[in-house]
Amino acid sequence: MFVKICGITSEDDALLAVAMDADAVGFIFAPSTRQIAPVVARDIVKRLPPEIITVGVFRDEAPERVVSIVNQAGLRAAQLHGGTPEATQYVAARVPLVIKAVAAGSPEAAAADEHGVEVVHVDGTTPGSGQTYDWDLVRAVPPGLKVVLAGGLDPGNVADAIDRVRPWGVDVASGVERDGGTPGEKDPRKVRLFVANARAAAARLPAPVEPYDWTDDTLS
Ligand SMILES: O=C(O)c1ccccc1NCC(=O)[C@H](O)[C@H](O)COP(=O)(O)O
Repeated sequence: MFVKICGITSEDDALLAVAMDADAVGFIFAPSTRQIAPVVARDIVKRLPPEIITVGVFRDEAPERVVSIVNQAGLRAAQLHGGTPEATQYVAARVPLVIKAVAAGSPEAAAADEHGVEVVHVDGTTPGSGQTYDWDLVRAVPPGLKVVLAGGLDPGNVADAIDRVRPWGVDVASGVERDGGTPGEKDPRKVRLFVANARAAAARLPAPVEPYDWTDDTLS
């Protein structure tokens, strides 16, 4: 289970996410209360272990600028909200990992495979708002794509979400923030519980059924 803690605004919060066993951290370059400057993200990224997947989050951004910021900040991945399939492919040819973000239930979600990338982030209509939605809408994403479920997840509902949707990964911003904190500031207890609950739920899922190998039939 891929677990991403998004909207990182400080080195302390990035190191907290790493210490709590997250796989990825997200830096928001799109307009947001959690927006971070590329130079600040770069200084944080330098202090993270190389195995952590550092993701830049963009919305309707020119693909050339996405690539430039990813390189400037030393990131490993770009999460693209908005943009055409051609823009996604431009970035995918230049950045190691591209995550295409779509709104659950939208025409874009149903056509997510047109972007030619493997990983699709399925969010609510207002990313970063902490609002959940009908998880059944995720079924409209074309089969074969790795779904990262996002939008209104928190330590209390992430296990249920994983049981019901069986995503490849989960993503959270608002649900692990400190009540009354500065924008984006994470709550260590919420981050710990979110990651632990996600990992425990994933471990409870039944293993996928292996197709029967008819070429190795010892009964014949
Ligand atoms: O978080 C934002 O402010 C944001 C703004 C613009 C584009 C994307 C944004 N966030 C992207 C994320 O990956 C969030 O983690 C995701 O939307 C879930 O957010 P939340 O519902 O707050 O957990």
